[in-house]
Amino acid sequence: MPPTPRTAEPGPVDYLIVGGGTAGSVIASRLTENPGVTVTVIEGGPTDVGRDDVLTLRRWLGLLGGELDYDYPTTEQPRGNSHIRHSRARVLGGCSSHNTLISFKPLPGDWDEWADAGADGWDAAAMDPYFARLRNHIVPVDEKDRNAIARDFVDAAQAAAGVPRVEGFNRKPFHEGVGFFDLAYHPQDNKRSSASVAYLHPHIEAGDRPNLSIMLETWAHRLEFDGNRATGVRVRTQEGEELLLRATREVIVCAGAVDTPRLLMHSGIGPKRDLEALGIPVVHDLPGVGENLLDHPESVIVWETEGPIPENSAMDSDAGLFVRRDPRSPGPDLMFHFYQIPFTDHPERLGYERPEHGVSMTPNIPKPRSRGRLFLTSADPEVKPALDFRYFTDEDDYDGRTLVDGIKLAREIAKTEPLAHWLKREVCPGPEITSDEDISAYARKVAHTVYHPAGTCRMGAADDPAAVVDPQLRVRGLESLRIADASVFPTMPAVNPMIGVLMVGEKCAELLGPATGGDVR
Ligand SMILES: Cc1cc2nc3c(=O)[nH]c(=O)nc-3n(C[C@H](O)[C@H](O)[C@H](O)COP(=O)(O)OP(=O)(O)OC[C@H]3O[C@@H](n4cnc5c(N)ncnc54)[C@H](O)[C@@H]3O)c2cc1C
Repeated sequence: MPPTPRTAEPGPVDYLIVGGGTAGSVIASRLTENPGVTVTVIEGGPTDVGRDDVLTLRRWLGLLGGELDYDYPTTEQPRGNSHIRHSRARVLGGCSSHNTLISFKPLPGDWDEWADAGADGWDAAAMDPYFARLRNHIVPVDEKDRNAIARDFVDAAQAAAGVPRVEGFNRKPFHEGVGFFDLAYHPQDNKRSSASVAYLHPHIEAGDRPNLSIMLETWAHRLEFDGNRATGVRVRTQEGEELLLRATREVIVCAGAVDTPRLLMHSGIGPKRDLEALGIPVVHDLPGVGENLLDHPESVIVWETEGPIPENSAMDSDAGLFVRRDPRSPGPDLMFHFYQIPFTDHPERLGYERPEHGVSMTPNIPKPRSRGRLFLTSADPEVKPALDFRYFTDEDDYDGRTLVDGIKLAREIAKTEPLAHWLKREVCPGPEITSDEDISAYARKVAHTVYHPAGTCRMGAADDPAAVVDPQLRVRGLESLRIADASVFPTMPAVNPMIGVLMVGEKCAELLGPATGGDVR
């Protein structure tokens, strides 16, 4: 259907925010604390207000692959699993509206690594205060949600891995430990404390932000420039209307690690040669756009349990383990989630069966060394970009070896009481897979993602030609255009990244000017 032309475009606002997701919700909320500042959020998905399927944390798995998921495939992964689908939420709150809300303040070494990569002002000491500002309700998994088998996993892992038990992972930095996670949720009704719930709902409900408008089901497909200056965003509404929205101050792109570089490239910002090859007019040659694609890859080991396990849980993966194999590492170098469900989606393709009752451990690589690349295959903005993570391609096979170590340690934990008596048999990879070579082949074939893509518009020093944004989050070589989301991560934090993204949002709002009162620059 051809788009319906509009006679009157909406008037300009101070700030346009593309993406009402994890970082976008924070920035929209903070900027509009100043009643003199006008903001429009352009969000591709619908609202999460009143949607129990979204707001109930434990229903997260049911959202993946459905109508609220952009669902990105990967390219062929010769050393990994080519069947991974990358879920990215299409709903207000972004991925914080369908994720598991495990909440880790990035470790000091994670931030310091960013500063070393040229992100001046993003070291641990400078970043720490932003954690205290977060509005999300972050609490340890509630006692009533602590499943008996997860408690026994914690005890067994403590004994088998020789690591301390941690109660409150955010209380102080750690190198290793096992325990129940901190989650951004409300235990009394299992309701999410996502970015939208914490930062936008109070104002949507109170109607106290006339200066904030949120356009839902509206897709930004091109940034508009006047010379080098970003002046607006071309969008398509749910009704198929094509609109040009204008910003008098800045455009802030918060569309996430997949859709931010995608939007930039469709707007002519990216590697010149690639854009020209697709016939996209080049606005600004920026070779780093889409490079440095990071993720936390994981594998899985599954056991059948002696029978059904108790029902109670916050979201079926409430506890985890961090190990530091290399004492020189500034933080953990192997991590596990413990799942109270048999997680056999990928193993089933290899012929393994899903047991009726079972549990899983998913060892992952906190500091993966393989780096991938995101690129366009068409000038048509509707066509999904290609995600080539180049999983397990690092020179020394550090990533592959980490998963082998993880599977072996998982087996030791499974042999240890009080967990051992729950487990009837190892379903996959199965006891006959024992050599490092065979474990590695299995671990990589069934590899999955912890769903943490990042780094595709990485931050770096202002004079770093491979960086996309400078330490003020400004797109290099352009004016009035910033990026704030997981794409700016120069390197991957050792822990789950959502809190890091929220802190990027808080810092971006501060960079734009005093959040309350006074003039915004
Ligand atoms: C299943 C799953 C589980 C996870 N679990 C955890 C966890 O437990 N703990 C943790 O720390 N991390 C977790 N993560 C990762 C974490 O959720 C993400 O890293 C983080 O939320 C990303 O935030 P963002 O702001 O970069 O992007 P998003 O939150 O994805 O926000 C992007 C927003 O932009 C919108 N958008 C995109 N393109 C356009 C466009 N062109 N026009 C208009 N709107 C657009 C999207 O609809 C979306 O709302 C998980 C992720 C997934 C998918």
